[in-house]
Amino acid sequence: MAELLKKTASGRLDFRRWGRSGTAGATIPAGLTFDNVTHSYGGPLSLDHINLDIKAGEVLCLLGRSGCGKTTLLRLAAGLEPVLSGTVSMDGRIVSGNGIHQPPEKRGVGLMFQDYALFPHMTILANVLFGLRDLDPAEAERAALSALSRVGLESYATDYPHALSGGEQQRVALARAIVPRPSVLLMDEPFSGLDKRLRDSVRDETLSVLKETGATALVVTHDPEEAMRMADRIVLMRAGRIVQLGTASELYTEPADLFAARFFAEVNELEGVAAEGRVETPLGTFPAPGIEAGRPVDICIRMQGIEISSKGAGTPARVMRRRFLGEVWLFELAVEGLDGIVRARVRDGVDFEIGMDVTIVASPRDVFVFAKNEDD
Ligand SMILES: Nc1ncnc2c1ncn2[C@@H]1O[C@H](COP(=O)(O)OP(=O)(O)OP(=O)(O)O)[C@@H](O)[C@H]1O
Repeated sequence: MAELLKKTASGRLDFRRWGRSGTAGATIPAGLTFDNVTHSYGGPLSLDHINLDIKAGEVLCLLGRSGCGKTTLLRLAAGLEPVLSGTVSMDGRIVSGNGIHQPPEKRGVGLMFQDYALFPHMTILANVLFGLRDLDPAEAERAALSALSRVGLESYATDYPHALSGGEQQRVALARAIVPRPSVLLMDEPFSGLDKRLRDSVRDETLSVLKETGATALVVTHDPEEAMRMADRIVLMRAGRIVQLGTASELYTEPADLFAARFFAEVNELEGVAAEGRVETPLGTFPAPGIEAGRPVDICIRMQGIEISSKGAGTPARVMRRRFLGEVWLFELAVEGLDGIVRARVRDGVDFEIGMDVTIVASPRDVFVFAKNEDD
């Protein structure tokens, strides 16, 4: 083994030229389609009519609060849960629903979870080999060592998991997940067990490995920044439903509702009533396109969209509190005609002292007006 390890490490087996799919071969990414899918654990619907088309080779993040159905969606894709109604298809072929349930091992999917799930009594190499049982042993070992080499851990092949740090263990888990060349990789909060610094580097490395292998990836996270850093597209979920699907930039610049706007930034929330395509507030008049006159609305203003100045046009306000947060200052401002306070995140805030009278302006691109929805 040591000989093989040396040869492999120096011989630079090309990670991109493996053989057949499921046998450490070249990855053939699969598209994954959820068509009107519902699911229940016996009580209310945990997934409520999900329609989702994931393109082959796409990295898609499932984003949402705890309990919104992200893991359930992943389990349905893996074949670990049956659908209640609707169908799940891979490359246009139904794998769940319509009386069909293809078992997980036949789907060509790889799984990776937050707790690494490495077997503690097996060496790192044996852990990675675990997914390659159909291969000739020598070929499997070469493929496993090549995958370990790709994540920079080939020299740990004979060690046991306890000898590795959390970040290293997660990289082993990544090597194990990709070595059988799955068509679809399903990852459930894969980085949440790591501290922030490690998380960033393991995440970046995982993303480059994903792009290199070309596998379709479905990644669960509750962290919007993580989703924005990784995803080609993001699915924002709430209570078993899809709230919005789009690129990071689409979700940020055009949130579908108050829930979506809140998810990507800290916001100030005001209430008002629409009048002829606009709404008047103590912070100014904002467009409310398509909302009928007289309809109650929620106005949402991102904290970084509030500009403060010591003089000039704007709404008069008084600095009540301020706190230095490193990259920005967080201000709390009292505004005449408004019951609550307005919060602003400002880069150059040192000159605005507590008690000072200032003016504030909300930048239009950070203001969103939504017809009131009882769910919010
Ligand atoms: N095994 C189970 N039995 C019964 N109910 C379950 C089971 N697993 C999940 N649920 C429920 O189904 C819903 C969706 O759960 P799911 O785990 O998919 O959400 P999630 O978004 O992944 O949450 P988290 O981020 O906390 O993992 C929740 O209401 C949850 O309580």
